[in-house]
Amino acid sequence: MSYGHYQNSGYEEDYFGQEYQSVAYPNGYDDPYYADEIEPNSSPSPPQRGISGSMYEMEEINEYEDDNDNVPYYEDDPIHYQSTQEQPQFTAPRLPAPGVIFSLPFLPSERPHPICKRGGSLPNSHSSGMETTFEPPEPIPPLNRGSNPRNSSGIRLRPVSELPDIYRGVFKFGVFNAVQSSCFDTVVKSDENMVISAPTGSGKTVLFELAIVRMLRRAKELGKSVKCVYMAPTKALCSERQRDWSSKFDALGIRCCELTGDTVQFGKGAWGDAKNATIIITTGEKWDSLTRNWGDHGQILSQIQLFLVDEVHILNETRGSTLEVVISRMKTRGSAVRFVLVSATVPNIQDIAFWIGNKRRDDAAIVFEFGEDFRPCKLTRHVVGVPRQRGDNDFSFARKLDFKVFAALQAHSVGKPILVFVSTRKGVVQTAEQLKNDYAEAEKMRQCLPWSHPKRIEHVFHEKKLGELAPFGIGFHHAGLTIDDRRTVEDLYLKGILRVVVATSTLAVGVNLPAHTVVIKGVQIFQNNASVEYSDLDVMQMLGRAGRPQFDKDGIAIILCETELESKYRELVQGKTIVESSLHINLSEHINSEIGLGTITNIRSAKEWLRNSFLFQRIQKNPSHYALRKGENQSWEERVDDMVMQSVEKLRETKLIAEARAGG
Ligand SMILES: Nc1ncnc2c1ncn2[C@@H]1O[C@H](COP(=O)(O)OP(=O)(O)OP(=O)(O)O)[C@@H](O)[C@H]1O
Repeated sequence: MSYGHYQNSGYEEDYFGQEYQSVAYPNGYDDPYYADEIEPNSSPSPPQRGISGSMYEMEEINEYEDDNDNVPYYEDDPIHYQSTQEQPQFTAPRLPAPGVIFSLPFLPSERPHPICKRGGSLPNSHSSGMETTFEPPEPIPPLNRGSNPRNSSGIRLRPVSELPDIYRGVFKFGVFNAVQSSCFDTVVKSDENMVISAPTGSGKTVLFELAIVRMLRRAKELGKSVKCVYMAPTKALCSERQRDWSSKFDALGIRCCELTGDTVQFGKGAWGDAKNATIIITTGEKWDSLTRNWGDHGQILSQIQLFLVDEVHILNETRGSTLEVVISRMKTRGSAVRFVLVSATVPNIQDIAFWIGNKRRDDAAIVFEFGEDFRPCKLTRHVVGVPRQRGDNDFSFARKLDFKVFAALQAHSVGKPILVFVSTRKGVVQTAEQLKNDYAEAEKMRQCLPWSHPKRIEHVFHEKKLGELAPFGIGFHHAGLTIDDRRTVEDLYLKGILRVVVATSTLAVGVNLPAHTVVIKGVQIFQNNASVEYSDLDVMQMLGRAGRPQFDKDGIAIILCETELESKYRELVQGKTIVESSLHINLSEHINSEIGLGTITNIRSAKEWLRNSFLFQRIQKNPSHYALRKGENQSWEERVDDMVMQSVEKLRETKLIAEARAGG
């Protein structure tokens, strides 16, 4: 969940260095950030998209690969198509034979709204008309009679002692916070599907832990063997969860296993580990590849009772389609799986709830939305638009932005630790040097300075430029520096000697350096030989470094970008970016893969599969986003049926599938 919050165990006292202990690396290795850099991803295949004669398996992004080299990997996975006479049926010889034809009940197009609890505090102003409420399920005792404490919004805070003794050790505090207390009864006392959106740092991981506690209790009562899957978008988050939950749940005899591209070689050992574990920690891409052989692992998969999805808002991104199909697969093929999904603040969390649904009630999942008031560290956000002229290429525009950083810090920063994110190593050094020049100039002109000179710095750097910048309180950090230099920069920053570190975005996930002010200098990165924008997740990860709950009540986030992108980033930082589906981008490939898996066995089940997708939820609300039109008398169901037929036709034409007659 968190992007590697600073580990309390390794860090004591004030940021500016009364007492200081060494950096605890979030991945649990001695120094994974660097280890990952030198270990190339084993997959030799280049990324490929579109239908080109084979089906590809997308590998999860390795966020520790060198700067901007986050390339998804694919693996050949040919697939065929056969069918029956009455009802053409799809089969896939290379993948597990379908065996069972699944037929989901048709979902009515009009379903009731998800249930929202009513409650004390601030529903988001943009919450699309739905009131977010946190209704305490039990009568509230008066405040001053020794009852549970309440927070300032009047939410009754639930003590950990409400849980059975054996589970209390999982929680290292005495009282659940407002977010957790609001969800407490639903998560611990029911098996409802839940979708929760709350700001960064509001304690969402604990909700997953409470859901696990619920599952363990029920399993104990029923004497059943159960499993839970936790899914996060990055390997770093998985490693962090593995480390944290292993230490918390080991005492209960509950084993965790981490299944990601870092821990599993395809086809080797993954299921052996999963068999012996109760909590499986994985990424969407890895779970997608592992569950394509569903039939071979049916026994283990049937034990999954709980499916936890972190950062579900990444549905928005290109790789979100994998997340979408994996969740749909678990809904369709899993038996009685409970879903608990958490998200950053997004305006249309209800659409996700409709999609997840609640089989028990044929209804939507329960929604909890928590607004900015629930953010432990208030965040002031600034988006600064800079005009990009026609003649500006990426390089010249990046230089243009360099000249704006110091002024932005003069205007907004408050003398507390600053991180500046830049997309390339070269850019990192240039920005740092420009900051030094601007600082020196401002000093000469007796202007206000956003930070003061550090005291003497006695460290010697391998990289000469670091030595030149350090007296100005400026450092930089990227994968091209020696390990010694990187460690020194981290140490000096944590001690408050370096006031500003300019770094590549890998620092946002790799090494846990908290800041008060975070600047994202430019939103374009170079990836797969093209200039693209950071993913929303990348931006949120970088901004997630702003505000240090241990030391501060607030933080500052500044994004410098092209003027025409200003409103987009304003919406993003305010949690107003609507989550759309990305399934349409590679719909045919996903249909192909579900045919191989046996989830889709004929045209009818293909149509049902798509009508049960998040894409179907969004197409109806925002057809222009998907460049879709429908006929006046056509229903949306009929329109998406057309999409299915087009995809199937495409697969047929490219001979990726073939029709088979019954028994053939
Ligand atoms: N009830 C609580 N009392 C005290 N500390 C808590 C409580 N709940 C969570 N925390 C601490 O707050 C910090 C943030 O929690 P957590 O990482 O779960 O937040 P989050 O909402 O997942 O953040 P992110 O959006 O960054 O993933 C952690 O250090 C966690 O240990």
